Amino acid sequence: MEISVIGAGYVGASVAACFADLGHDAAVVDIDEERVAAINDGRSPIHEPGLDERVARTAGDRLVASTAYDPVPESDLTFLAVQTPSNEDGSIDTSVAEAAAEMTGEALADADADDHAVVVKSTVIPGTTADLLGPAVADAAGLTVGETLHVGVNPEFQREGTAVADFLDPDKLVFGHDDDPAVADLLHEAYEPLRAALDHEVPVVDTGTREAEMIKYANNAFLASKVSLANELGNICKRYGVDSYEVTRAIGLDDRIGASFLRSGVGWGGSCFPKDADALIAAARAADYEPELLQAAVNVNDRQPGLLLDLLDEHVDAAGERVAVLGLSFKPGTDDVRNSRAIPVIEGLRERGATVVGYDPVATENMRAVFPDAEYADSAAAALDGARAAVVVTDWDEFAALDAEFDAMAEPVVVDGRRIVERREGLTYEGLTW
Ligand SMILES: NC(=O)C1=CN([C@@H]2O[C@H](COP(=O)(O)OP(=O)(O)OC[C@H]3O[C@@H](n4cnc5c(N)ncnc54)[C@H](O)[C@@H]3O)[C@@H](O)[C@H]2O)C=CC1
Ligand SMILES: O=C(O)[C@H]1O[C@H](OP(=O)(O)OP(=O)(O)OC[C@H]2O[C@@H](n3ccc(=O)[nH]c3=O)[C@H](O)[C@@H]2O)[C@H](O)[C@@H](O)[C@@H]1O
Repeated sequence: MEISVIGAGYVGASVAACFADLGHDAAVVDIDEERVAAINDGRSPIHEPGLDERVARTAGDRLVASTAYDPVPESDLTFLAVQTPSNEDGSIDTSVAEAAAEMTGEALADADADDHAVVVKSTVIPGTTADLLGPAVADAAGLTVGETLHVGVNPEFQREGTAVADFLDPDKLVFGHDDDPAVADLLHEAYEPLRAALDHEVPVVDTGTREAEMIKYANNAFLASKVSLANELGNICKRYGVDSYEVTRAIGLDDRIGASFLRSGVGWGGSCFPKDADALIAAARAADYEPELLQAAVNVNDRQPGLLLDLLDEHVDAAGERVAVLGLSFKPGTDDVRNSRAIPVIEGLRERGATVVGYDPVATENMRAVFPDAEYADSAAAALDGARAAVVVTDWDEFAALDAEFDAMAEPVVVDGRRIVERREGLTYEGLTW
């Protein structure tokens, strides 16, 4: 089928390239000319394992990119995958999504389209699709929701660093529509080749648009809260000399808990956990409900970088000293530094008067945009050379192999925020939550 995707970012580029690789014709529309040019040159506009090869394989054939919306009326189904950032107060800023919806509707009007389907993939607060985005498309297109404009919600659950793998082998598919079977049919058609390629069934949750929107927030809120509880338990364990990783390994054996998302440390970052937690909290308050537990999960998370630096302070007066920051991305496998825990850690080190030298396998250039006057090394060894201390903020596998590199430090003080450094002997080593 002909699919159009509005937004060629972490979600839109992955979704469009995967749909094309599965045999659909996918057109991705973005106002960012560089992202469009990259895709048409056969290059992924973002760093995601497996994406470059899929873009290279399909670009110019099943995958095309453009800044113009012309492909929209030509397609059977349009996904909206633009960003939904936070307002100052943490509430969702839907202005970008609204603009994309209007531009989608205008493209449909320009082509005199008499029928179309638009599915929201962006993460939006319950009611946004039915009350705001669907009507915005319909008004601009001169179509009628539920009759000539079929509106749905299909949230994305991919993680950065494993976006392609997650998209191609999801644990569920969520199709939200409000008594409009045409949307469900089109979504089932879109995902049919994906499901056919798997040797196991993927459960499909056919539900309302509001439920689908909330499923996305609930998924992220639960995962973020689970990590915050692991961090809270880890902070207590640290004060009782208990290895929290032994504790979480054991409780993870309870199938009501599960082993994942129990790795305590310097906390969660990224483009979505912080944004989505804040948006859900703001939405709850807007509905006169105080989300105590969600706010506590955010508070615990916000405290972890400071606790990491408090541990450093116990061993080193960082003022005037060179401190290595190992890991700049918000998680391994990605170059994304949005809300990376390295940002408050670097800020805290600079407040202490330290000279920061950062290293990351792929995210350095993105962090240089945040801290242009910080020093960056092109290897962990170079960052550690002569450093008075090192703080580990991202659990890149390569940090587990570091050993002799620590010998070049002015003083071997290592504060590990991610339980990744293997070597302990000869180091003054502190684990944040173990
Ligand atoms: N980043 C992730 O791993 C995931 C993100 N999401 C959600 O998906 C949505 C998109 O997130 P990302 O892909 O990370 O955002 P992004 O910022 O990486 O990409 C959004 C893209 O949309 C483009 N855009 C903005 N307005 C446009 C318009 N009017 N017409 C055409 N293109 C336009 C931007 O130029 C940008 O390239 C957000 O709601 C996010 O919460 C959901 C699951 C995973
Ligand atoms: O909506 C989104 O954008 C996505 O947000 C998260 O994916 P992502 O943020 O890419 O990465 P995660 O692997 O979830 O990690 C999020 C943060 O939690 C931290 N984390 C994760 C797991 C853990 O055990 N401990 C922990 O501190 C990571 O370091 C990272 O900073 C969700 O896992 C995805 O399902 C969702 O689609």
